[in-house]
Amino acid sequence: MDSNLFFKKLENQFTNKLPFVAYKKPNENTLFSLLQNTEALHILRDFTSSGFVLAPFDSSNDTVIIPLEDSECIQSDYHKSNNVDVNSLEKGELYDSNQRDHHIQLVSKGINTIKEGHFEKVVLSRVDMVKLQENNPIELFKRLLDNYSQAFVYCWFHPKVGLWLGATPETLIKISNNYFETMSLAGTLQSQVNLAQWSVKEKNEQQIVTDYIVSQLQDSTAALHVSDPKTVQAGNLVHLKSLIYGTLKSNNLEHIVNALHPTPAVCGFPKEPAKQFILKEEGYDREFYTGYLGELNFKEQISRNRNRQNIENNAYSAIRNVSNLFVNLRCMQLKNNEALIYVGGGITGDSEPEREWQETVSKSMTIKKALY
Ligand SMILES: C=C(O[C@H]1C=CC=C(C(=O)O)[C@@H]1O)C(=O)O
Repeated sequence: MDSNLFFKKLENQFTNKLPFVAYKKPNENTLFSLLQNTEALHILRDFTSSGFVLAPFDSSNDTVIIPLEDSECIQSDYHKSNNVDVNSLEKGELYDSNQRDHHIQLVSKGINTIKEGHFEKVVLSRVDMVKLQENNPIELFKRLLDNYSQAFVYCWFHPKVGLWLGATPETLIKISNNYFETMSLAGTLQSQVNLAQWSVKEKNEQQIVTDYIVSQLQDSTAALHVSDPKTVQAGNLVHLKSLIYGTLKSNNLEHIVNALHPTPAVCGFPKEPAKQFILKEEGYDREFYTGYLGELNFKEQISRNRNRQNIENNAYSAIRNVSNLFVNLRCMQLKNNEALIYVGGGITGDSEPEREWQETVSKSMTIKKALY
């Protein structure tokens, strides 16, 4: 489909207050959208359904699905519009000192609780509010697409839930039949650095995530590999990332997702005490921030080799069951002409509260660039 028509269809869907999601996967050039036919709110009941899911941080709340069977699926080639100069959008920020003090206090409390031995790591976050100058979400979606080609960029709307947009660098899990791929992503610095410049704090913060993912997947995998950590770019920031991949013993998606989510990249370690600390101390509801979202049980056609003799075998292997789930980071919710921007960072015993505050300011800038 022509991209003008693609975006027009999103605009119509939004004007008609019908649910939709539009997205582009990292480093790919195709835009996808599911346009739900009715305004029904579908809750994910089990992981055999097919559709686009949006799950909250707190798994005791509902996961929403836009089911494939109730949606028109459209796609289009994506071409960068080239008229957005990211650097020219850089702006100085003025923060209300209350906001800063509150975050510094929260982080200090996290550090003290770690030092008392209650957990090793906790991810603490806050929400920034910005008055919208551009309040057409489709235009904001285009700006995110233009700026963050390496991210999973999305715009998600449901009249009964709200409107979320984001450009996340983090994969929760990709599964294609029995093959899986995930990542341990943590540690943040401002610009491109080589590995030697990462401090012990950041290396340790990321290692906790790697160890957790490996231990959680051990029983479900037939083969599991971990790459060495590499520095990867995410907008104006860099993170440490290790790929974790291999084959699953069986494709029990629900078990695997529940084993991973929420990882110590967004919650902490050990998971339960860190999660309880977050729910009690952060002082606001994360909702879908640090939840996950993406394609669940999509069927992918494998291109057939026409020269192959064994037609039966070809027919058997022609469809793959694919899920592509991403962690909902660098995201915002649009509400009452305001953008609520969600940002956080991993805290360990070596964290410095002022640096953690600055890290959230930098992360928030990633999204603000699309708003100005
Ligand atoms: C929790 C966030 O980032 C996570 C992902 C990468 C690096 C992180 C960090 O350095 O703290 C966080 O673990 C966020 O962006 O709000």
